[in-house]
Amino acid sequence: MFITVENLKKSYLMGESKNEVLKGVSLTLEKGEIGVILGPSGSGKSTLMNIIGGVDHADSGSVHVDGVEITALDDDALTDYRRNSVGFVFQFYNLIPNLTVAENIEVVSNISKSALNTDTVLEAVGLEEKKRSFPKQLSGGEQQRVSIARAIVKNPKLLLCDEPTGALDYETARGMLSLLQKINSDFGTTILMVTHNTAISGMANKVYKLRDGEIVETIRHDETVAAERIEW
Ligand SMILES: Nc1ncnc2c1ncn2[C@@H]1O[C@H](COP(=O)(O)OP(=O)(O)OP(=O)(O)O)[C@@H](O)[C@H]1O
Repeated sequence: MFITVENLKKSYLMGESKNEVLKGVSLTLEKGEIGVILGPSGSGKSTLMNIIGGVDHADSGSVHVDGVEITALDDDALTDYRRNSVGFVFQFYNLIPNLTVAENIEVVSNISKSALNTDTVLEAVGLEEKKRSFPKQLSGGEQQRVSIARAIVKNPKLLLCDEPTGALDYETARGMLSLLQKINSDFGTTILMVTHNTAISGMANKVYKLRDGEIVETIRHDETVAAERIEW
């Protein structure tokens, strides 16, 4: 199993009271698969992704990724894991405004061990022509594609996407999902995606429904739908 999450718990202190955000979450995902975490706002999706991505710490339980127990790593090993093994795509692109498209990507590839070539990833996301442009000269969809290029240039084993279509219009969002599907098949990257859009679940091998900090249902799809055919 590529990802194994076992009985993960996380609370935040809210003044005197404890807000239990994850109440014992368990899930598994095979290598090269696409998993989608579906859930309403506040159900704990981002918290779960942040712990799997080594950005946040759990209170208890464990996360294994490709045989490594992420929840047992010290800070140096976690930094190494974030740098070399995980790519992050967020709803807000977080591009650096005064760097070109190519430079935004190289900021990441320069610190990664097994980075891909900038032109290879620009071609994969269809932005070869824009490599010398600055973020503000790009559309929202193009900016999101740069953020995907930046996430995959480190050749991550795992791509974590938090509402990757959230800020995009319908057609652009579908293009983005096709691109993620292409990356999954071209590079064999395992993808875990968070969304509240139930239509997206058709493209996933596995769907986890998160409600109020608990997985209430896991659905496996033997056949997945091409992103271009998804409608919402
Ligand atoms: N750093 C934090 N400190 C305190 N509370 C937090 C923190 N991060 C998240 N929370 C709380 O945890 C709960 C779950 O948040 P989370 O962001 O994981 O939900 P989500 O399902 O991703 O929501 P959304 O779809 O709105 O992004 C919320 O009630 C939120 O206020």
